[in-house]
Amino acid sequence: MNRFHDLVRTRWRKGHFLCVGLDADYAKIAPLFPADSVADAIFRFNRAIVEATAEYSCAFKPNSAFYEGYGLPGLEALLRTTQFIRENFPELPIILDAKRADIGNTNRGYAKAAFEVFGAHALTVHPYLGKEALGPFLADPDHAVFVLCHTSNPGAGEFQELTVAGRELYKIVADQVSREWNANRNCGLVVGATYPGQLAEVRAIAGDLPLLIPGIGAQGGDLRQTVLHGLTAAGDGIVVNASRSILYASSGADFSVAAAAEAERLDREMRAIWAEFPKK
Ligand SMILES: O=C(O)c1cc(=O)[nH]c(=O)n1[C@@H]1O[C@H](COP(=O)(O)O)[C@@H](O)[C@H]1O
Repeated sequence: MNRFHDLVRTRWRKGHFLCVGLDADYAKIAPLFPADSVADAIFRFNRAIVEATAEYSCAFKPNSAFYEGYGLPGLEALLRTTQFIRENFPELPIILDAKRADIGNTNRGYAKAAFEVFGAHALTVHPYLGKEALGPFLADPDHAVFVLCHTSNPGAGEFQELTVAGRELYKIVADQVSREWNANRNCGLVVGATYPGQLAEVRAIAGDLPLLIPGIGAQGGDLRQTVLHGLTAAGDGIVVNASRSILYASSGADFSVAAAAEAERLDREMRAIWAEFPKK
């Protein structure tokens, strides 16, 4: 079975649905580690966050943008972070959020970077180039891809809600990915928590496909609706991401204590909603 799904299912069975987004913003981190290099400061921040939140989580999601933006030191911090998670928390899968996808040949380079260099178990991709181009990802049974379906941003509907051949585009994506692209059982979909109605529509189309759901916390998505609309009939299948609301719960020296408290709260509230969900 797909290693990502294997790991995340084990966490779901224990009632954990929280994904901690490692969106390490060096401008916010620098004052906490004044004597450190950029690479050391970001890594030490991430390590403290991972150690503080692992027990409440089902996955970690570093967003590549925050690391690429600091050049080689940023990439070094990303690599050290993923190595640290793999060595110390091997039960927790890593989703590299880089929203890749190009022609097939180029995708081989993206897959190598995500899965071999950075050691991620899953990668976010966009669907615009179609199934054929995504072949290098879809043919890999060991790693997972989360395909953007309905994103969380205010302007998500510009293309994603366009009606194409009588149906909204995001629903076509949900249908194609769950029925045509998932032959190796390695696909998931990304749906923003800020669109609970569309989340319910996607769940109805996509069966038991894993959904990565960002948009709670800083973007204001409703936790209860997210869980109730996102869960599969069996009561699992959701990876609910929060980044800023956990990472920067405190800007002071107690940042990891505050992060742990926020992660614990989200985990506890989601489990309470999950407990009352009628599972089949
Ligand atoms: O693919 C994603 O993770 C993603 C998709 C989406 O529709 N909206 C969205 O916010 N994200 C990512 O999820 C994270 C959200 O961060 P916070 O808003 O700080 O919790 C960021 O890394 C975003 O890039």
